[in-house]
Amino acid sequence: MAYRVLGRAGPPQPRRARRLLFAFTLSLSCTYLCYSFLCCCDGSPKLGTKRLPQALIVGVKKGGTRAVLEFIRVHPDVRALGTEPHFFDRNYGRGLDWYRSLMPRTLESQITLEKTPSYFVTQEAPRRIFNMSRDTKLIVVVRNPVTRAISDYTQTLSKKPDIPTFEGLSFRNRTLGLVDVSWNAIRIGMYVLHLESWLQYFPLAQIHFVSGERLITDPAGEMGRVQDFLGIKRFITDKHFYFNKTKGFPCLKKTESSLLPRCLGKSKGRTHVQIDPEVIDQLREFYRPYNIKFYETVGQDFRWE
Ligand SMILES: Nc1ncnc2c1ncn2[C@@H]1O[C@H](COP(=O)(O)OS(=O)(=O)O)[C@@H](OP(=O)(O)O)[C@H]1O
Repeated sequence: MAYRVLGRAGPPQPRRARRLLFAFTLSLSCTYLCYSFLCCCDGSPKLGTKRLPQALIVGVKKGGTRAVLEFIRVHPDVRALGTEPHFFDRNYGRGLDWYRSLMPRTLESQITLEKTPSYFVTQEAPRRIFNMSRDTKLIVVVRNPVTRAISDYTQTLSKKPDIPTFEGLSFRNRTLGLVDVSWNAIRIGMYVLHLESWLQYFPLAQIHFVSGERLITDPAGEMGRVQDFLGIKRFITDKHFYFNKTKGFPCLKKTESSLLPRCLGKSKGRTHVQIDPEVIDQLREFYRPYNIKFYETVGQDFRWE
């Protein structure tokens, strides 16, 4: 009687409680089953197939490769591997099945992409990539080789503070102006030499060059050209970027799928080590003929002074 007055259905019935428990367990199991069929452990959709990449960002180290990868993966028709697999340089022995297993799942209509900047300077990489697929689209982000070398050195110094100075490492004989081309930070910037190995396997039309400088001043413009090259609609536009004054770089705006605005991490956009201006001039002179040959080969003037 008291229960009726209070508007309750009555004391809990054992049968009703059992039914409730059953319904609850059933709904939990269904959620679990749906989740494990449709989602990966990180919650991302499990739809589609793991495929070998159809496009690669092959270089160059410190050119702006992370920015291109993070920007292009905003596109709904692109799925990218977040880490650098180093397959075509360090891990080739593990085989293509291992490489494929690292890739994100994609639908038929989506492009699989990865970036490993050291591929550009790896002698065997063009042949190995060609053997995977002669249709692979290649993206190279290039930047003034002098600034690139300083960026590279700044990164190494942040990990190994005891290394010799940039000025010391750059020359075999500074008085004679003999640049040490065996030092990786210098060698990577001799773009045209590396490009020649790629051109033995891939036509120029299959290689897209992104200007690392324009990527900072006009990210939407550069990404527009990347989307055209990949043959996907121009989804990434000005609307996706804002200039973050604190970072000093363009960052991604918040969107429906990414609720926070996103800048690249602290290791991108470091303050560079101060270098003797005379050494900078010497390196500019050193790179000039390589740059000119590079512009002629790719048919673009990057205006590196
Ligand atoms: N939007 C945005 N935000 C931050 N940084 C940007 C951006 N666009 C280009 N860059 C430039 O990218 C440089 C790092 O290049 P990478 O990503 O190729 O480096 S790495 O090879 O993967 O280590 C990094 O070099 P440093 O400035 O020398 O750190 C940046 O100048």
